[in-house]
Amino acid sequence: MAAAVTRRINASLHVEATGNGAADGESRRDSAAAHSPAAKRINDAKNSDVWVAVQEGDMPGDSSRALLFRTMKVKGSILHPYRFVILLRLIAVIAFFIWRIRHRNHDGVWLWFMSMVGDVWFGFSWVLNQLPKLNPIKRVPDITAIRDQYESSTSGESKLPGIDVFVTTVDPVDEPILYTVNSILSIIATDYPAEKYACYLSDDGGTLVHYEAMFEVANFAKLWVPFCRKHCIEPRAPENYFGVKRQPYMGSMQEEFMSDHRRVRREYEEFKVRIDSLFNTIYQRSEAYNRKNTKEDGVKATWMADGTQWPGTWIEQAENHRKGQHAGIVKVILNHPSYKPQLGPPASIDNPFDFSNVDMRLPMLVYLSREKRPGYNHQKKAGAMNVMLRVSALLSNAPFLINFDCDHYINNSQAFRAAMCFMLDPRDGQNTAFVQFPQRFDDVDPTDRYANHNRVFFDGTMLSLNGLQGPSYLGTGTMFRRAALYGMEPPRWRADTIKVISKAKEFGESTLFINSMIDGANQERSITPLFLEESVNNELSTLMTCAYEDGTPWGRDVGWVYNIATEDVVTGFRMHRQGWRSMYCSIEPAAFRGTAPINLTERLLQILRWSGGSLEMFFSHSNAFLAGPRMQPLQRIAYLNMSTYPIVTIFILAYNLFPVMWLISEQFYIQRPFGSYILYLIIIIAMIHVIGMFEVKWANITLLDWCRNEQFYMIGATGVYPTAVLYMVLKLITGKGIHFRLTSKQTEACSNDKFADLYVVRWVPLLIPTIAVLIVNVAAVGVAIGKAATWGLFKEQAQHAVLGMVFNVWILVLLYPFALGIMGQWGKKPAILFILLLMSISTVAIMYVTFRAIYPSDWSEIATSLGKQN
Ligand SMILES: O=c1ccn([C@@H]2O[C@H](COP(=O)(O)OP(=O)(O)O[C@H]3O[C@H](CO)[C@@H](O)[C@H](O)[C@H]3O)[C@@H](O)[C@H]2O)c(=O)[nH]1
Ligand SMILES: [Mn+2]
Repeated sequence: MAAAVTRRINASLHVEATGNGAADGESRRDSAAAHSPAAKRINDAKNSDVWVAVQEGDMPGDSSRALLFRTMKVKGSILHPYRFVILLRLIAVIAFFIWRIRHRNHDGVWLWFMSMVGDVWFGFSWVLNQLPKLNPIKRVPDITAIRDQYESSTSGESKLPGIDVFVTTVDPVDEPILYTVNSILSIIATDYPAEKYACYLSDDGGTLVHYEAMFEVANFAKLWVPFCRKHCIEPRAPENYFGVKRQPYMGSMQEEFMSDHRRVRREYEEFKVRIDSLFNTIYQRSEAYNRKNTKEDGVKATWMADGTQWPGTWIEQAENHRKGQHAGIVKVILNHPSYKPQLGPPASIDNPFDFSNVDMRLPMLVYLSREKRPGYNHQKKAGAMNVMLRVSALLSNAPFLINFDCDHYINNSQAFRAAMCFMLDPRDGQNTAFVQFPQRFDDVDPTDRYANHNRVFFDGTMLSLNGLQGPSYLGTGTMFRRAALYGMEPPRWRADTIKVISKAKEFGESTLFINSMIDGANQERSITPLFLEESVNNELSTLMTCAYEDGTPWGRDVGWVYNIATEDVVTGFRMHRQGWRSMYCSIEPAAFRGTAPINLTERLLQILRWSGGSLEMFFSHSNAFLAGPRMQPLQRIAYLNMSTYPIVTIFILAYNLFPVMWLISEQFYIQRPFGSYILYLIIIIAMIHVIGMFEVKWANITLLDWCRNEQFYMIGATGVYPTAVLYMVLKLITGKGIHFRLTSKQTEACSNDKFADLYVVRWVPLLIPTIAVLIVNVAAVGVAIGKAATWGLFKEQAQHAVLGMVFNVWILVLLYPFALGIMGQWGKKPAILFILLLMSISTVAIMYVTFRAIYPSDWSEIATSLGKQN
């Protein structure tokens, strides 16, 4: 009843949502209205010049159940020319190779041959990249349909299945605790029946601060959650909600909203102060206890509020209480709520809030920190996820689960329902292992200098995969089917009964866990709260030990995959090779939002980990060639591309550094006739850009997004990918893996300059190759100008130099964000960069001219003779 009342009130509201103040317009859109038919029509109209609905006839399966999503494809007038240009380019590339073979260089065969290998690889990797993009598909979840089918508007009763929500964190400082509590609050307050989901926080640091922060969260949630429900607040992460300047309210309770808003805001400020002072509170409390209980060995424990010692890591690290060495901890902070809605109290003298029409229940909230022991490889996030998978099986055992990094929050509280539209759809729902949402980011600088938004990937590449077997798993914002994580086969490929029991031993020694598995695989189920007895507690501890997985397939065939820098892509890959499919779910306003590194070095280190992980994938049991017959051919190609793309760097780097040769001599030619060669290249490269423009159109991204992507590709390809390749070679030789550190979150976010991190230079060797490329190409431009001046523009030599210069300039344009980045604070004034650039170019040009005047030919002849010897 209460839920129904709340929903009706909600429907009459009209709340202007979010908007982070940044240039990102999407989140500023009206949230409550976004789901209304009117809004849908507007969205459809906006998209109809690109996307058209696919006519969906009778689908196999239960015909009494409504379809829960619509499928859209790119309109023929865009799709056909797009495919045609791709075909044209394929022909052009082949013609180019034939031409090159016919015009082999005779004076520098080695150079010709090497560049030929490079060009063949460019062509090949382009095919790998392009083929999977031929059929992009968009799927639009129908929230109204799922409500109609699974929720009763009169009784408020819901048949929606259960969801376990996983959040991972490690360090309360590196990953600011404010992000984590906001993430948890947005989850607890999301619009999904409270008795149908549970929230788990995995704290790999085992710090008391996180544990106590969860108590503060549980307390503040008692106010925050009913407030969100009553007024349909979006987004439900308080920091982001209050961060917006303007909040016009169109509901019928204007006055009440204003006063509630004001009060909640004040409470939130106090809540933040308490969170901030937790470090201090705990420190002082522990000092006080330690004074009372001084031990001879002088070990200082960290104490909990109830006067017992914290089992996790201590402020002053001690035996069994340090990072990487402590017991497993699991604490239920909020217990599973009752099945019936509970209305709140009306306003009174000591309670200013009228919650008499609002369901006050909160979902289950659990804190856990797995056991850590020296000598064990804890497998980072993947290890933490697997422990959560087992622990949650005993505590709530929902058939679905969704995972978030601690810096991501729910921005659209219909997101869970949207994901369910795919999981429960009568067509292929049963065979869907996971639903991936795009990653969207706050706090990125307005021009997105380092392509943090990654729109080409999230809106282009992912929609393409969606038309095949489905998007790859991207690490956060992903709804999973529990059965798929247990390594079970999709229904399409398995006998009716799930045979887990026969393999019991494979999943470890816990009978309780194994008994829970069949139940957890049943998609109709809600969650089963378990009465916490002593025996269950013991079992939970067992499930969290380091030794539990010894000799089992955990980390390979079960759960998240181990021994790789990027656990995400391979975990999704394992499901796809089993024949599962996945779905991409992009909704407005964005389902989830998170933070991204805007510092150049951090960003480069992040893509170093991704590209290193990709190569590791290629050289592991997760190689796409080994995937077996259930993987779709084009999906396999996409995975092949995903795991080999960094290799191209060898050739890109070689080409980018090639102008060094020209400094020594004019006689080095990759290909003759040089003029035609350059022309061919220009055509082939231009065609990539034409294809790119089609992709900009159907992916509905901006030109800036696309340019940034091009630029950052070149920045990555000159510095990061070579490093990744080097690491991989070393790993293959020495057998030692790559150590990647946590991506540092933006801690300067609170300082005066919101984008301060953008202007901080952290010098690392990773920057060197790109700097070298910059210098070489600036010099090459200078030399080209010098040549033109020396020889006169109409001499062949000078013309060649100028033609070659086109590429040098192009590379400089691509590396422009990098150049700004290494200038640090000076990067705020790009004019300085241009002055520097002009000065260096003219210096080189003048040097060349003078040098020529003094030594007209010697150098060049020496170099030529060297070239001929080879
Ligand atoms: O020992 C560890 C290390 C990390 N994490 C968590 O893992 C998440 C991701 O780590 P982060 O350093 O933030 O990586 P990003 O580069 O920001 O993350 C992207 O790339 C990762 C590797 O591909 C994916 O796992 C992430 O989901 C994806 O968002 C964070 O929540 C961490 O708290 C742990 O729980 N335990
Ligand atoms: Mn992250």
